[in-house]
Amino acid sequence: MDKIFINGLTIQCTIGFFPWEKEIKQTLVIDVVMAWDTSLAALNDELDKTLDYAAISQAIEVFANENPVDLLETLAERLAAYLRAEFHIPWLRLTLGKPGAVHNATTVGVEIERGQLEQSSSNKAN
Ligand SMILES: Nc1nc2c(c(=O)[nH]1)N=C([C@H](O)[C@@H](O)CO)CN2
Repeated sequence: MDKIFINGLTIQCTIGFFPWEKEIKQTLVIDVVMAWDTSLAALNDELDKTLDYAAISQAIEVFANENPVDLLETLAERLAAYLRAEFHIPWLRLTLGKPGAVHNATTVGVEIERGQLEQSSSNKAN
């Protein structure tokens, strides 16, 4: 299956377990890989036949700001479910990095995969 991706989407939002974290915004760096048949859009050069990475980037930032939670795990799970439902994404891999969380680590975070990856047509049984 083809993939559409967003790498290094950097947003500010309220996230964290500790009380002081609920009073501030922190940086999250988000990567998303989404399964999609890109040939549908390529056939007639049509944006509305593909996943619009600009629209999805904006949707991620809005969702994260409207849904403050304690854990990266919770945001990842809810964001994955929202993106899959809203944009009809069959499978995605979502990585949330919180670079400010551990002072002597470059970044920390979670990565999840949700949905089913279809076999490519060349691998499908006839
Ligand atoms: N696996 C996780 N560990 C921790 C998280 C988290 O979301 N997932 N969060 C925190 C704190 O909010 C931290 O980011 C601030 O020091 C700690 N561990």
